[in-house]
Amino acid sequence: MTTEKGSISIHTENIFPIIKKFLYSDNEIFLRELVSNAVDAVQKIKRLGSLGQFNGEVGEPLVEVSLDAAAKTITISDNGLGMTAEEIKKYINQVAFSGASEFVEKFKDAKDANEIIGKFGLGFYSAFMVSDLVEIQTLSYQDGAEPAKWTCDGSTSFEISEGSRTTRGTSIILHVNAESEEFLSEGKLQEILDKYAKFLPVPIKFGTKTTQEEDGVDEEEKPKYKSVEVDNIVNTTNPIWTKAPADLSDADYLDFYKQLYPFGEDPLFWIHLNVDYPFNLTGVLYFPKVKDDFDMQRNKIKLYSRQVFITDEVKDIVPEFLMLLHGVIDSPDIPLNVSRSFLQADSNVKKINSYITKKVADKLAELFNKDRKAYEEKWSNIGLFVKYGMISEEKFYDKGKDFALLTNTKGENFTFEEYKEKVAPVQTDKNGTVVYLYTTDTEKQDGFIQSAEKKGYDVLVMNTPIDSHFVSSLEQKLEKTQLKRVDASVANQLIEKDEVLESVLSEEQSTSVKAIFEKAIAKPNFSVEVVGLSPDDSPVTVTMDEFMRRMKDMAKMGGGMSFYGNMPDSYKVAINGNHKLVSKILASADETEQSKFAKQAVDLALLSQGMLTGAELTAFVSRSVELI
Ligand SMILES: Nc1ncnc2c1ncn2[C@@H]1O[C@H](COP(=O)(O)OP(=O)(O)OP(=O)(O)O)[C@@H](O)[C@H]1O
Repeated sequence: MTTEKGSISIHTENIFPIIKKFLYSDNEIFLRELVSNAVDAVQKIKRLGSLGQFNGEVGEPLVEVSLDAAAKTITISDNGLGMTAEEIKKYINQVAFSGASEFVEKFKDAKDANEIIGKFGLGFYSAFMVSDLVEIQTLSYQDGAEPAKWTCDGSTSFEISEGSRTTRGTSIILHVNAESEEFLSEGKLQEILDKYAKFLPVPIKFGTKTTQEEDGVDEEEKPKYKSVEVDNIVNTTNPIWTKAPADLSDADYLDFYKQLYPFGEDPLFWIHLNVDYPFNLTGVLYFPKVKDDFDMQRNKIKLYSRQVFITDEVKDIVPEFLMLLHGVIDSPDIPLNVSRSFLQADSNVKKINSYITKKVADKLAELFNKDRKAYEEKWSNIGLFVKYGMISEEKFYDKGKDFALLTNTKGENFTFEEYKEKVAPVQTDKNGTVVYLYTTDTEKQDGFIQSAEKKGYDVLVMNTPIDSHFVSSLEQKLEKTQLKRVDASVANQLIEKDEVLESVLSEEQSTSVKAIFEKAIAKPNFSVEVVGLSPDDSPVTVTMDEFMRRMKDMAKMGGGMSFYGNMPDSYKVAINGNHKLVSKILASADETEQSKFAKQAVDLALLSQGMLTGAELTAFVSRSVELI
């Protein structure tokens, strides 16, 4: 074979500077690209063998990555189908795109190497991100093929000559450039292989490792061990998502979870995904124990394409609320290498999205129907996630309404339907609206909860970070239902009934009581009202309007309600006209005493709700001492 020199056919000066310079940030993917090419080559020879188009020995498939730090080379070798010199010219030299100048223009600002590499079939060329010189040594499986060698220094010129390979397959030898010497480290390469190659379908060898092997028995008949040097195979070639669920046990799923997240707590349950029409997708999604801090738990799903790790940013492929799940999705049909906006518009991605949503909902429904008790035990961990899903995805709400649970202060769980049935008889107001009461803090709102329960009302616990949104969405979805925080008004007024307890005070008396309290409180954001409650209810109750408070809570969560977030807090002060303290205040002739008692009663109400602090608390304490 004669040495041939030529020019790589792209019609612009040089694309390599672009690949090198603009894509520097994730240049570690060169290894992913070259190892996947090697895996492809091995799989192709196997296929040719099984199709009878290759009659030689296929042998044990193997891809080997090796490092020669002294020579500053990294070599990726395979025993795949190899290439003839002609094939090198065809597959390597003719870079697979036509409009090179358009390419340069378009991608000079590219930030994502994936984008550029996938789109133009440039996988092999990613080698130049880290190399001064790239060498191919290859021998094709074809009868009479001669070994070929190709070298290129990153300019557009290459050289093909006779190669030195004596066995079938290909070696790619990278002469690592000065800026990329970080890759000349065993630790670094192992790390990259762990990230991208962990589940590739062909064994990937990277050096050797020492393990212990049984070596007969000692005098006491105990097994003896010796150290042996074995191949360091970095991957598991058939991870569980490639197997049939019927062939897997719970232990297999849990083991795999540990492999993915060595420090994670065991997941609650999982779903095995397996579709082949209208798109191809396999995977296993795990439900973790969701902690309140859910930002920490996002981006845990790993996306693969034919077992090659692509990314753990699955934002557009997995519905937003499912970002809390963990696990693996593998799909050759997801366009991995294109831009975000394209991904969002892609119809396969949309279908994948709704498929996953449906699968997750079905799994939850199944768990709920199969073993309600076990499901309820898991509720504290999955509730947050189910609520999040119901708020953000209409379709998920429709399914979720049958298995979402409402939990009351006694720790009892109800489905939406069960709950309505439970409370409707007692908690329907005079307009026929069922009022659900809830607390966001059983400690702080204890007084209100007790008063409500005394009236025979039930109180739900809504104390997770997304509950303020969940409450609003429930109110929109459930017919003729209103949700009220238990401290939104005094117990008697939480649910408006026809029968109103009248205040024993005359209108004139009410007006003067109101004036006394207004003067005593002297705050513009407290509005005073005299109401007729039972004589054993508190003399004074301070409440915050339900609507206002909820809007403020949502503003805190960042729900675009900042207008409300900036409003000053406003409170309602309900004076129980039927309480004897109120009659006592009215009866007093001394204005200072009236004001002192009124102040004291209001402060007690604030105190019971943890709202009395600072100077006001100090003033209250000295006033109390004085009164004793
Ligand atoms: N190790 C190898 N053994 C045999 N052929 C190879 C090997 N590496 C590359 N090739 C050939 O070179 C071609 C070009 O490789 P390259 O990685 O640039 O693009 P691709 O694999 O076709 O697409 P992409 O990597 O972008 O998915 C391959 O399609 C294959 O025919």
